[in-house]
Amino acid sequence: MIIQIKNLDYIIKDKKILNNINLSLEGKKIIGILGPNGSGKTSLLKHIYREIDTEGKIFVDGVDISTINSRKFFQKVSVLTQFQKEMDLNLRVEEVLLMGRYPYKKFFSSYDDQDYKLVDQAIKNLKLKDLRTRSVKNLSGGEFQRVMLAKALVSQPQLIILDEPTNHLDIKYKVELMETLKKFNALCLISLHDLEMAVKFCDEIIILKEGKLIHQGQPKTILTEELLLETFSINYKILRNPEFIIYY
Ligand SMILES: Nc1ncnc2c1ncn2[C@@H]1O[C@H](COP(=O)(O)OP(=O)(O)OP(=O)(O)O)[C@@H](O)[C@H]1O
Repeated sequence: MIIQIKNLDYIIKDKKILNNINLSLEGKKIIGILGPNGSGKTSLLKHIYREIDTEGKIFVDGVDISTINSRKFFQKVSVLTQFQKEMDLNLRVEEVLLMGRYPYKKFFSSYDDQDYKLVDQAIKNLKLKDLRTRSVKNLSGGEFQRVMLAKALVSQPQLIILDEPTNHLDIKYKVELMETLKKFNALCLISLHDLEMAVKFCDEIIILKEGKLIHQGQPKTILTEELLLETFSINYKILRNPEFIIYY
């Protein structure tokens, strides 16, 4: 899958939230979107998953995404945000996972063996066996986030978009989430605040600052001490050591 973004602006009340974004993303890899609070990460992702109108600005495999019918679009694209509508549903985890098959279903058609098999696989991969029959309403933030990732996997998308997915997760599940994405055969576009996670797991990163795309490339090349100062206003040293995640 190739995503192309051409001259994308997003202006609200005379403020340029996104400023002439041009971007090409392709392959089956993890691409991190980084930048300070308010730099436009969520706004950019919302355009890509069509929450915000994008006519003539974003193309998937050469096709303007605003022209793709909704079912077809969400067969290709799964989205995991911080505020999911599923949070309020009084449904069991396994029922929510089956919802991941909606884009493939015609009205009133029932689930088939393949749908149930994909749910079983996702439950196994994300270690959700103990949660399977629990109501999603009563899950902790981290448990809910893992269920939402499993639902995204059940959809078998070519592109998975995740907006700060590790927020509620403890360190073990943060790492597991990123490792699950690594194994997942898709293009993953993920907004992150955690620079160490980005370096460890992203194949490529994009840096936004005040709505502008200022860097794109491999994390180890881009995340320099100058960039930390220039973009995040922190005067930190970078120590290269592949082993540690937390360092005091
Ligand atoms: N609907 C809106 N109305 C007004 N301002 C908005 C709207 N949506 C976004 N903004 C503003 O646009 C800027 C970018 O917001 P966005 O949520 O895209 O940034 P972000 O990089 O995801 O931030 P964070 O890291 O804090 O989540 C912010 O200043 C935000 O207040």
